[in-house]
Amino acid sequence: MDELTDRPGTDPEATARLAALVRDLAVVHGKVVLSSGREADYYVDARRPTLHHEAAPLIGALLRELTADWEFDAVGGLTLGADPVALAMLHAPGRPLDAFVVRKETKAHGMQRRIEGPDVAGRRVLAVEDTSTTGGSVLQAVDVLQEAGAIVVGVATVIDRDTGAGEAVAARGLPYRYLLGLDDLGLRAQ
Ligand SMILES: O=P(O)(O)OC[C@H]1O[C@H](OP(=O)(O)OP(=O)(O)O)[C@H](O)[C@@H]1O
Ligand SMILES: O=C(O)c1cc(=O)[nH]c(=O)[nH]1
Repeated sequence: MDELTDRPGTDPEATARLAALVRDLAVVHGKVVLSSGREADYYVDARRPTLHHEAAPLIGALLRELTADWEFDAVGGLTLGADPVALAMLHAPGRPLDAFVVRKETKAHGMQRRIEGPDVAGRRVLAVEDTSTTGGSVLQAVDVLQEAGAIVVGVATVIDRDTGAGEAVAARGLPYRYLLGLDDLGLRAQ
């Protein structure tokens, strides 16, 4: 993604601090089954940093920087991983941003919504994720958002495992950016 000339820079010190926190808090070595059913030799327990008192504000501020040239006024993704990421962006300093939650299934009672929060129809929105492996989860959110009439301007994820998510998002015609990759986390070639 660094080859993209229109990608705004993120603060290097804040990025390095976030990478250190993610390495300490979230990287677990050992055989694990992932959301997609794939097996892997490590897991990034992304909810640890996205719900952490120091890491979460860094994530919010850095994702705002990373997407500063994209025009949107609401942010969210597929629950549960995307939720604290969207809220971190909402609470970070800067222009007003709403957040929304895409449910995995439509709620059966009450307002019977699939997307919770402010209406997204006709709005430009950013789809976010905590960790992307195949990109399947965030693309599920993109499908739901587009069906609801939202204009998805791009996908941003905190941690990219370099296992196809960027390609899958690009195949849907959307730009994809991430804050931390395998090199940042010392996970390359594992
Ligand atoms: O790119 P993908 O292959 O879709 O994998 C990444 C997804 O997997 C994890 O969620 P999980 O499915 O474990 O559910 P949760 O958010 O409800 O914990 C993670 O939070 C991402 O949403
Ligand atoms: O693919 C996944 O399910 C996944 C991988 C990972 O490293 N972290 C995570 O939260 N989910």
